[in-house]
Amino acid sequence: MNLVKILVRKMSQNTILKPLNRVGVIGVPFEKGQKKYGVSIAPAAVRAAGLIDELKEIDGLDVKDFGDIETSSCENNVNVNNMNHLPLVSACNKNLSERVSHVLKDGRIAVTVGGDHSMGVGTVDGHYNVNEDMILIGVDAHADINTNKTSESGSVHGMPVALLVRELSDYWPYLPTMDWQVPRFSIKNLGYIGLRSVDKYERLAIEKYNVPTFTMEDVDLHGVEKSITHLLKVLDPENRKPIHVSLDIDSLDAWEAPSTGTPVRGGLTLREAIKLMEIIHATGRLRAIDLVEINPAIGNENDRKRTIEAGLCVLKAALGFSRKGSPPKGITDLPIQTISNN
Ligand SMILES: NC(=[NH2+])NCCC[C@H](N)C(=O)O
Ligand SMILES: [Mn+2]
Ligand SMILES: [Mn+2]
Repeated sequence: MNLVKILVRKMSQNTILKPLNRVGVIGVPFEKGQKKYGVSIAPAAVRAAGLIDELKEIDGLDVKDFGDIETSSCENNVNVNNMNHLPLVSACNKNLSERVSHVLKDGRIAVTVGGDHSMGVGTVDGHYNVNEDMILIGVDAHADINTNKTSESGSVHGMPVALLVRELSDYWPYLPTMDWQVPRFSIKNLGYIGLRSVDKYERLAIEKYNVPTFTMEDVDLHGVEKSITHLLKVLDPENRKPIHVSLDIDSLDAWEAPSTGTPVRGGLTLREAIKLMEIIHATGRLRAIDLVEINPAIGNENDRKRTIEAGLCVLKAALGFSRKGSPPKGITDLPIQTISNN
């Protein structure tokens, strides 16, 4: 690297990130990273529930909809190395990575609504390509850090983190169709909160690389506020790195968000998840957030509605919705009554 490049890099590392009040929304109607029908209809269902309008109601937020990612609907299951539908997963994520980079380069926070969690590969890849110093916070019941060798399901939604991190690249075989994706993100910039269903090898990976992790046991012990504050401090002691939150709806307790493919009891309450996101919002450094694994085809109408509402509440909290309410624009007093006698 020449001196000018080093200087430019140093300068960009020292710039203090300013809060962004612009967001770009991307939908990912994709479900081949897991086995149940329905996750692919979530972007449409979340939009129909008022996603864009509700975001626009957040004080001062400029919202632009970048539409849905093209996903191929080819039905034959090609299983490559214990990875179901790998070619489809790969193609979808390649498109998604480009779209996320595009939104970020437009000076917006990338808000991606999935879709199953295999799309974390595309969102993080696209974010990393723009902000190499990003940190990743997985808010999830699961660690999603299986390799094809350690996965018992063969579902890629349990593997995105392992595909992304460079420290695990030697544990993968050559993956046809995945040439576009180079695992460059360092596991040192990863942290988790909400975990309570971790597979054996996943635990091994977390311990081997000392990934800062607040399981539900830790959240119970310390509370959500201390947990996320500590996690942010460990990952970024100088408070200067762009934050990517990958929010799996199953981080919430199955009672709060029943319409999801791999629900786990004993999770975050909606209020804890809102608090968590308010704290992340307050950093001013959130640059990308994924909302994944809502499955409107699971459960009854009430379950479906509750799950989508919970997802919207949590997303809005991350993007600046205040439970204090926002004051009417340009008005400083209550409206005066004109007294009329009739
Ligand atoms: N994104 C998710 N909901 N992942 C669930 C993963 C479950 C399990 N650990 C697996 O690898 O298959
Ligand atoms: Mn999960
Ligand atoms: Mn997940």
